Amino acid sequence: SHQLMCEVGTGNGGSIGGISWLPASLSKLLIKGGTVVNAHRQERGDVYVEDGIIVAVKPNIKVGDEVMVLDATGMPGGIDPHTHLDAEFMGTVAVDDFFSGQAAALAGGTTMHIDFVHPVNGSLMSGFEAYEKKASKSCMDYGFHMVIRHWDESVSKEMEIMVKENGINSFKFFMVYKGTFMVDDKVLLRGMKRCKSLGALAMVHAENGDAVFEGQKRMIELGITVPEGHALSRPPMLEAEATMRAIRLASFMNTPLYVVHVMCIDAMEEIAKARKTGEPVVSGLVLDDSKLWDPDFITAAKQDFRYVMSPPIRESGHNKALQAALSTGVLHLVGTDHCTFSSSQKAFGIDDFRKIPNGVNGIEERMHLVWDTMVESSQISVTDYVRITSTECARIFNIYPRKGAILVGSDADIIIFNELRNKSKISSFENQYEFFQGKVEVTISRGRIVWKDDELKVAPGSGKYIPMPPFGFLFDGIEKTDAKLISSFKAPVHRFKSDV
Ligand SMILES: NC(=O)NCCC(=O)O
Ligand SMILES: [Zn+2]
Ligand SMILES: [Zn+2]
Repeated sequence: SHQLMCEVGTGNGGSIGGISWLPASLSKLLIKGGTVVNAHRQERGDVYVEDGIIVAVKPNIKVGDEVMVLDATGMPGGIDPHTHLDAEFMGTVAVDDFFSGQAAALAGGTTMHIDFVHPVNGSLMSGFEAYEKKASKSCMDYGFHMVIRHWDESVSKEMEIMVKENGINSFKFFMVYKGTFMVDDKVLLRGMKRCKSLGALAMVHAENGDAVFEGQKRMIELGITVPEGHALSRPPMLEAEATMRAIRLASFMNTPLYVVHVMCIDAMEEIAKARKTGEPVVSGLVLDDSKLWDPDFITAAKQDFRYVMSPPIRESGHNKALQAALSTGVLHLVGTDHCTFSSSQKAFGIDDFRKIPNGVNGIEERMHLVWDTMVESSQISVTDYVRITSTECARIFNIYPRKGAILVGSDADIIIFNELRNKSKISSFENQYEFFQGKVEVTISRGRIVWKDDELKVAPGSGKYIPMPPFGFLFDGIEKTDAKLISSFKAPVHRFKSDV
């Protein structure tokens, strides 16, 4: 497991969860002698950082003795668009909070994540405030998406407040989890319409919730209560149906759409046809369900629960197809859906797969897994690696080039990339990868070296909330297509009653 730096601090030092900490100091920093890798190109050059901001990117930068110098190639730190830290879900709370999850992320080369705020008692503002509190121990930069669970006037008004005053530019709709998070098409349509007027991106978890509910009943009636029932109850066709429906509804409203955790070929093909934004997650890209069907009962029983997420991890073949879609630009950026539970939490579903808290890990492993799966296999270039792990996320959520790039003026979120630690929690990727082929040697978060020599120096409270402004690039051209649509509605005057 990675070592948390446990120096007893002076000044602002302190202790959290029994761990004492010392803040990493802000310093002047020069990354020298290597290549700077951005999504738009690689170039020879040095990167000079002051007060957390990149102030120069060019060859042969000269600095004084007071400046710390690292010899290496830098690339932008990863941005994970999809995490659930400290999330209340399925009657329990995910084990990684904003401190432990982010510490793991930094050790794995991710320097920002976007988490999902749930309303509290129907109020978006109360939900936002609750998440501000959860995130107050952050040691890494973060942003928020907001979940919409019901519709009324106050939700509509609060959406505006969230966008205009609270830095939220994306709203997520669950088309599944009947009885808790699920919304129907009516709510989805109203939500999409409101998103469009505010310049906010509509996001969907696309599975047909009513059909999943029927599928689960069918499994229980057949006496299938084991974790395999989870996958059998919600086959790819249900993910594809909801993906197709959400895409068509978004096209009908003429507003952009972002489909989270695309897990199967069938759903990916709907996205390919529609040119909407699709996010695969590392579990879907690298895992398959074969462990679920292991004839060795002991192995299977050990593995099953940690593979349970929604939509399910599919049979072998879907993963390779999702990789191919990512390499050709059909899918756009990689998330994790990091939502971790302990073995004892997973065991809530020992007699009934419906009670297994859904979720897998990945926030620490994502950068390494994507490197091995996509770059080492020669499916994508290093610049594309930066694009799908960082830059595209920053662009979509409208925080580029502050994040997602090594450019003058950008936040100094940089990794020096050159084997897996953190086994404190159960991992969905154990046995899958014994060794990583690349390694994040150093992570720099807004100019602070937070990960180096396998040591993590993190300070709770040092992470910053990154507000995300509306009307990102996905909204470009929407007005024009709206006008074209309206002009195509030729008034059917000859059919007015008075004419007859
Ligand atoms: N995906 C999952 O199984 N758990 C996290 C919540 C969600 O994204 O649906
Ligand atoms: Zn989901
Ligand atoms: Zn999720």
